[in-house]
Amino acid sequence: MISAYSGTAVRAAERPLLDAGQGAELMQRAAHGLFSFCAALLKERRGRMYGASCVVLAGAGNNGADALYAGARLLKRGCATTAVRTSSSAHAEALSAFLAAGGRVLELSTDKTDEALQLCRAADLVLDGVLGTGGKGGLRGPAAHLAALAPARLRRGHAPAVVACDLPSGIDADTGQAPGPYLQADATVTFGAVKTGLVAGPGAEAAGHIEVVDIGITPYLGTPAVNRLLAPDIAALLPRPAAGDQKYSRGVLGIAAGSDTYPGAAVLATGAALATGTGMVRYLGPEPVRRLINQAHPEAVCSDSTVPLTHVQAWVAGPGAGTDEAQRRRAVDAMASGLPCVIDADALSAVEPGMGEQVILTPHAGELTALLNRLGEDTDRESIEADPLTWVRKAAALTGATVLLKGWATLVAAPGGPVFSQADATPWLATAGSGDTLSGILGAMLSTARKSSPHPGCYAAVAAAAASIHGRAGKLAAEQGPVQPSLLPEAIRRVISAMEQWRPGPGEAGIL
Ligand SMILES: NC(=O)C1=CN([C@@H]2O[C@H](COP(=O)(O)OP(=O)(O)OC[C@H]3O[C@@H](n4cnc5c(N)ncnc54)[C@H](OP(=O)(O)O)[C@@H]3O)[C@@H](O)[C@H]2O)[C@@H](O)CC1
Ligand SMILES: [K+]
Repeated sequence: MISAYSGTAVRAAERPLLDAGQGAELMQRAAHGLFSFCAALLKERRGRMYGASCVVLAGAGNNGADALYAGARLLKRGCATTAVRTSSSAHAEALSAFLAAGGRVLELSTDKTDEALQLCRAADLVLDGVLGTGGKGGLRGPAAHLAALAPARLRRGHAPAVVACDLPSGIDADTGQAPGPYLQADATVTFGAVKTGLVAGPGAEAAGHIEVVDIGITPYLGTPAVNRLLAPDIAALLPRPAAGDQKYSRGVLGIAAGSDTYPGAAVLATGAALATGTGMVRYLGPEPVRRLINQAHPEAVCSDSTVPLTHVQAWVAGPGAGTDEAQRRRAVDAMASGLPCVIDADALSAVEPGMGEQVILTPHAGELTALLNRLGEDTDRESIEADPLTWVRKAAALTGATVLLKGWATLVAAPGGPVFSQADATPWLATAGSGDTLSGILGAMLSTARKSSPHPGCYAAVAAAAASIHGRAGKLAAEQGPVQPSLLPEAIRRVISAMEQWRPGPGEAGIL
């Protein structure tokens, strides 16, 4: 599992070591880690480091110093390196080390932006050391101008690798917000711990690949603000049938989805649930939808029964339900049942405060906006997309439910914490019907989860694992071309099968 901490928390964790006079040592560890990553990247891209050309964008603070020290090391390995100084002040020792190693310097001003961008465009590597955890309120001045022009100038044709030093400049280290232009990175080498700004909001996309350099502050870090599940964590959350299990002991999933208007959503959710693995799917809904489901999935048991009369271990309600009154009733009853339930799409309009964390809401930003507005919060879609971490936490607190907010990085918040961030998906999954398949995966996992002693946050962990499986299946399917949700079940089965290699052995603890 990856644990992320706010920039503020990481700065607090550095404090005891800075007070003990170890600041310079920490910086050298950071610079060495940054250099090592860049060296490996240059060797991979060009076969060797010697003769590479590099640009260091260097701001006034310690972030610029890290980048300058790494630049000095690159110079010593034969890389022609220029520092573009984005501020008139600089870390004196780092700048001296850079100059002593033979580095060139360009002072950035608005009329030098073109020259700086040309340098960057011709380089193999651009190291972004403009701002780190000390940045406040986004980029300013010439650096902001350069960042605003960079996407059009640096990301077409031959593009340099952009490596962010600690975090992409212009991104808020605590929230992932981008108050203005920011520098998109291919990779971020971050020091001490992953910052929450690298796993939420625009920052999650801006960071690219994340590499953590241990600088010795781990003992001083407290509880992580955000977690990211990795394959072994997900494998530990995937129940596997045991000898002696039968369909009822494995767990049954009830699905109240689809309507005369939108029958397909129910077929997609059912197909994804069956591919994830559950003892049985009991589908409740109108006759034309039942017929479609049984054509596609003969193993599903269909009826027009009610929630209280249907014996299951978990529910999915809402996908494609439209304005169907019976489906709305089923969603309300599922939420009141005390069983784990996934509430998606149209059923979100039935959510009220006081839900309980076993209720998992799965909105996208537009649906979350409608839900929050209905519950009295003054917000809009842009605000939620700009700062999803804040809003997903707020939604969980307001409703008492676990909230999974879909996005480039999907965030899952349990009321009172923890929060998970999964960025395993592909943009190809942004297509109608994709969310229905996520509901099915999550519903199946909830129906078969071993529920001996649910503890706070366990539903959020399962939801995060489901989001990851969905994303990985989407990536796999995208290898064959555009993703078609009705064909996703095959990819889901393959992802779940591949998870077996990560399953913890007997006696090894999973994350729950
Ligand atoms: N501490 C440690 O032990 C270690 C720290 N490490 C590294 O230090 C980084 C943090 O360094 P830092 O604190 O110097 O902050 P940093 O992000 O470089 O920027 C501060 C400078 O930028 C300025 N500035 C602020 N906002 C701005 C804006 N919007 N636009 C433009 N300028 C702005 C600000 O000026 P001010 O606003 O204060 O006048 C100040 O001059 C951290 O991310 C990591 O890389 C590692 O070496 C490991 C050990
Ligand atoms: K940076």
